[in-house]
Amino acid sequence: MVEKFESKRVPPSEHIILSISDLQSAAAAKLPTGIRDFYNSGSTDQITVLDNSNAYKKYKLRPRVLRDVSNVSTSASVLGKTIDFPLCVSPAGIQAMAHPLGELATSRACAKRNVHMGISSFSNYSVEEICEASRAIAPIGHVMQVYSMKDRAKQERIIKRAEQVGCVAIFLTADSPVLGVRYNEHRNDFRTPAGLAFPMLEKTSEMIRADTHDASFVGFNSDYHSWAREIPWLRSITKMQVWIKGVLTAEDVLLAREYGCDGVVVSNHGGRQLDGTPATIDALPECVEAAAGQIRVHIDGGIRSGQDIFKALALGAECCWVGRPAIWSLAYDGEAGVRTMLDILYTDFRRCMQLTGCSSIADISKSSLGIARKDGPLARL
Ligand SMILES: Cc1cc2nc3c(=O)[nH]c(=O)nc-3n(C[C@H](O)[C@H](O)[C@H](O)COP(=O)(O)O)c2cc1C
Ligand SMILES: O=C(O)C(=O)c1ccccc1
Repeated sequence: MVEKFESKRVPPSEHIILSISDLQSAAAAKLPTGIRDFYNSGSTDQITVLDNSNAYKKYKLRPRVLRDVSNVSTSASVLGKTIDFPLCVSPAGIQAMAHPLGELATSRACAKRNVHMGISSFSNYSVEEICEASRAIAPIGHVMQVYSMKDRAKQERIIKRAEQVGCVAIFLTADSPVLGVRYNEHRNDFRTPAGLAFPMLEKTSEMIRADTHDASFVGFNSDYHSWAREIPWLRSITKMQVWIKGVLTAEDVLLAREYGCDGVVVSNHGGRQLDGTPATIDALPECVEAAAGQIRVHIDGGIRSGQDIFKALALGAECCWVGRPAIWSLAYDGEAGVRTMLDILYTDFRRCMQLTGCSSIADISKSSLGIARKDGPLARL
C-alpha cells in the first residue's frame, strides 16, 4: 500500500531560504519600493542586467565520473590570502538602507566565511569600523573601492585610511565617468534616507540627499580621468595592490598590463552603467586571453549559484564576486543573512566540484564545459 504523502505547507510569512532567489524574494518583501528598485535595477532597458545571469545558461557542465572526490578542497589563493572558496562580496554603496548595521554586518559575515569584502566609497560605516568588525574574526583583509575623484586630496585620504587599517588592494572603478541611466531613481525620486553617514566621502546624507543620486555623483566624481593620470598616481601613494574594476575588452586588459596593474575585474557594474554591454561571462574569454597569465582576472555580474562560479573559473577567472546577493541577504537578516548567502554559494560550489569530478580548483578547466547548440551536439570549448 502506498503511504499517503502529505506535503507540509509553509505559511507565506515564513521564507525557507535555499537559494539566492529565495533571498531576493525575502528582501523584496521587506524593502520599500524605492530602495528595492534602487538596488535591483540595471540601466536604461535592463538588457545587460538580465543578460549577466542568462548568459551562464548556455554553458553546460561536462562531469567526469568515478573520481575520488572525498577530499575536495575549494580553497583559493586570492589577493595574497587563502580564502575558503573563490567568491567574494563586491563593493556596493549605501548598505545601511538594507540593514542598520550595513557594511559592519557584511564584513563580519565575510570574515566568518573567510572571504574578502569590497568596501564602497559610498559605505555608511568607515573603513576603520568595517575592518575592525572583521579583525577579531579573521585576518582576511578587505578591498577599498575608489572612484577617480575631483578632490584628489580626499581620494588620497580614503586610500591612506584603507591602507592603514589593513586593506589589501584598491579597486579603481573605471566604468563610471558618469552614472548610467537609471529610470527608477527618477520615477521614485530616490534619495538616500535621512540620518545616514558617508564617512569615506566625508558627507552626511543630508548633504547627499539634497541632490538626486545622479547629481550628487557628478558633484564629486571626475570624468577627467585616464590611464596615465590615474595608475602612476595610485602607485605613488599606496603599496596596496591596484586593480581596475569595470573592464570588458581585451584592449583594456592590455592597457592594464602596460600600466602595471595587479589585476582587473571583468564587470559591467551589475548592468547599472552602460546598457547594451555584453554579459560579463561573455567578455571574460577575451579578457583572460589578453591577460595571458600576466595579470589576474576576476569577474562579477549575475553570479547566483555554485555552477555559475564553476563556469567562470572554467573560463579562466581566478575569483568571482557578487553584489546584489549580499544586499538582499542583508535586507533579509543582516549578518546572519549574508552568512546564509555565502554558505549557500559555498556548499553549492563544493557540490558542483564533486559532481563534476574536481577535487581542487586546479582541476576546473575549459574541458569541464561545453556550449549548448540549438540543434545538435554540445560544442566543445
Ligand atoms: C546597489 C548597488 C550599489 C553599488 N555600488 C557600487 C559602488 O559603490 N562602487 C562600485 O564600484 N560598484 C558598485 N556596484 C556594482 C557592484 O560592485 C558589482 O559590480 C555588481 O553589483 C555585480 O553584479 P551583481 O549585483 O549582479 O552581482 C553597486 C551595485 C549595486 C547593485
Ligand atoms: O549605484 C551604483 O551602482 C553605484 O555605483 C553607487 C554610486 C553611488 C552610491 C551608491 C551606489
